[in-house]
Amino acid sequence: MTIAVLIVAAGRGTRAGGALPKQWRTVAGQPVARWTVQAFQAVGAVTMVIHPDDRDIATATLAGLDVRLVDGGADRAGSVRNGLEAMAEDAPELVLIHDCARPCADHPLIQGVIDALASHDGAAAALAVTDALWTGDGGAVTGTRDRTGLYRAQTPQGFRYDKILAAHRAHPGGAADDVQVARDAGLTIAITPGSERNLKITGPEDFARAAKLLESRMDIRLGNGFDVHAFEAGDHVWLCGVKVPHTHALKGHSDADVGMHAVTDAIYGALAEGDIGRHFPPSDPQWKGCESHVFLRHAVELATSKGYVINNVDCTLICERPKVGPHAAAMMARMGEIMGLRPDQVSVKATTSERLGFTGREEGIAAIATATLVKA
Ligand SMILES: Nc1ccn([C@@H]2O[C@H](COP(=O)(O)OP(=O)(O)OP(=O)(O)O)[C@@H](O)[C@H]2O)c(=O)n1
Ligand SMILES: C[C@](O)(CO)[C@H](O)COP(=O)(O)O
Repeated sequence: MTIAVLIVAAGRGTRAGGALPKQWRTVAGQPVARWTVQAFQAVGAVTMVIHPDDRDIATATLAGLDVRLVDGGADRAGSVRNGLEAMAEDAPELVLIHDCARPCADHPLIQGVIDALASHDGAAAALAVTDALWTGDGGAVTGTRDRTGLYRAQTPQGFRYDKILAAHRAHPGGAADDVQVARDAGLTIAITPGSERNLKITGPEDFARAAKLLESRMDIRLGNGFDVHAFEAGDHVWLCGVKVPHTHALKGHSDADVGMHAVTDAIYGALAEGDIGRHFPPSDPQWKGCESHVFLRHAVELATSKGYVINNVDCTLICERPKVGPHAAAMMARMGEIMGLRPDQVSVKATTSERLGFTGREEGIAAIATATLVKA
């Protein structure tokens, strides 16, 4: 089943107030929109509908994340329709539609919707109403309502893509959400477990609530990696994805990129997933001469598939020569590109070992690295 994700972020957030629409404001250390995308990036390709005026801020906010941006519409339904139309050329089988303003969506909530789509045309998260319901006027209670069978609708709301696209195309407008659009087209929608944590940031007070939820659930993992490669005859070395001219080459089964290997092992370590040798055995001839970005990308994909995002990596190269400083910016840029991280999330630096030991005698290069991963 191909699943795509449509995140609606074209609203103005007028009720939330503030200088910026709520989806671009920072909560628990990063913009709301980044939290929301990270919660879904393991599910499938992400399309986000944005207000046309927000293209620059959206691009900057989402740097390093794989998100396609599409212009939204005048209301939520119009935005969803634009997003669905934009997916038509490479149509998925299923689509999950989610409010960008709900950054605390978690894995069980999302999986519940996906599982229900195995047997329904649509499925959406909701919570049964548990409080008594009143009507009121002028600050006084005027009556009570039966809460039996009432639910508070949330997102994600998931559908067979072709059916929800057809339903939106046929809809006259004015729907509260995509479940209403789908039901008006005759689709049956399963209710899946919603979560009190899955709040929609609506008013100014919701930012503090969302921050508390995001901070309290943080599952932070730290991994370390260490690698050594010896010199052999040659005229360049590969370090953190950059070809550096040198009087020797590094010897190895792959391209011997000692820095990239250390970072890759740090990510595997944070996931308790062994090391490069476990995933790419040196005894297997298919990895001979392999470019090390293959290993690093695998580690990043493994992290993503387990619901983690990489928060930062830090790598120290230990050698007398070549001098790393002139190449450090290019190394950080290349590593960031491979991992989908912003430049300020990647650090590459170097030290000598004061001419002591094997690195001091210029017999090879060593690298140590750390990586922090956060559960999205
Ligand atoms: N024309 C619109 C209106 C809303 N949304 C999105 O729909 C979600 C839920 O809407 P809501 O919370 O009402 O957001 P806003 O419309 O931004 O808020 P407000 O009504 O306070 O302006 C939000 O992620 C919002 O960005 C959208 O994509 N396009
Ligand atoms: C779709 C929705 O999140 C369901 O609760 C909600 O209807 C969207 O927000 P709005 O405030 O109604 O625009």
